[in-house]
Amino acid sequence: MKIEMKREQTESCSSLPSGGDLSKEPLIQLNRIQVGYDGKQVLRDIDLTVYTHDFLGVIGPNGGGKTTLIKTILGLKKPMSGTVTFFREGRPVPSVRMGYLPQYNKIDKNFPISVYEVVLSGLRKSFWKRYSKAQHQATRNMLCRMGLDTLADRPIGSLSGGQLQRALLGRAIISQPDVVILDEPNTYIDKRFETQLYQQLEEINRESAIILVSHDLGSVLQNVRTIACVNETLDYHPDTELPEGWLEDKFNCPIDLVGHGNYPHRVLKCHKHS
Ligand SMILES: Nc1ncnc2c1ncn2[C@@H]1O[C@H](COP(=O)(O)OP(=O)(O)OP(=O)(O)O)[C@@H](O)[C@H]1O
Repeated sequence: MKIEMKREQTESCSSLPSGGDLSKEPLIQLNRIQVGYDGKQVLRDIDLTVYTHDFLGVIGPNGGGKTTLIKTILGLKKPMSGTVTFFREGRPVPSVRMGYLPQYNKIDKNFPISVYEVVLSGLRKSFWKRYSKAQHQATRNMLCRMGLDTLADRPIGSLSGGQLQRALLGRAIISQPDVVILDEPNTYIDKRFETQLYQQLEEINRESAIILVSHDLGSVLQNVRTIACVNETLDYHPDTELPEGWLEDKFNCPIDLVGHGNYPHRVLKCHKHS
């Protein structure tokens, strides 16, 4: 038996390739990566290819190394050994454009900055250390796209979780990145707004690859194209058809599929990690 959750096909996404038609043009390639902190290895033997227009779900138990993997891709964490290679049209390049939505608990909500400034800060200032008229226009357009135009002048500390998430998502995508990396975006919002988030991600995925770290296995499996399970090593799955026992094996604990509202969810039974 196979566990399968397909991306829902809607009219608006009919131009998207289905999971099986994912481009095989590499965008980011990790080769034999070892990475750790203070000489202590956290991830070992990591091989991973992220393709253009990929939608990679990164899952795994707490402390397994998901965020460390993301930091390595972003260049925020230098590996002890191994290589990270970026590609454009099949050729290695020094870097690709990356947009990043950090974990909710990493955001300083009291930082005195407006919604407009947050989105604008996703763009690079010119040589003269100023933003151009075109960049200001792009910011206004992005605020409209994110439904935040009426909140432009609000300090970020006064926003709801969902509004803050949209501001930071706008910041992450305003530079039209080749890949958007989201670390636990579900923690900004409750279940009601999750559908809205995934609709936005589906739209973004037409232009950019997406790497999504999440503990919410149900939503991940329903929306991504490929899966990386990270727990010291990385186990890659090229689609969302998971052989029975794959998740249990990777998480080292029993996992159940339950119905919940309109969306199926996988929940972890009470368990101990080894
Ligand atoms: N700055 C750091 N200094 C030392 N150890 C760290 C640091 N950041 C992470 N670690 C350790 O590295 C391991 C992997 O952490 P990481 O945050 O990458 O895991 P994760 O899978 O993202 O966890 P979670 O699901 O809880 O967010 C953990 O044992 C953690 O304690």
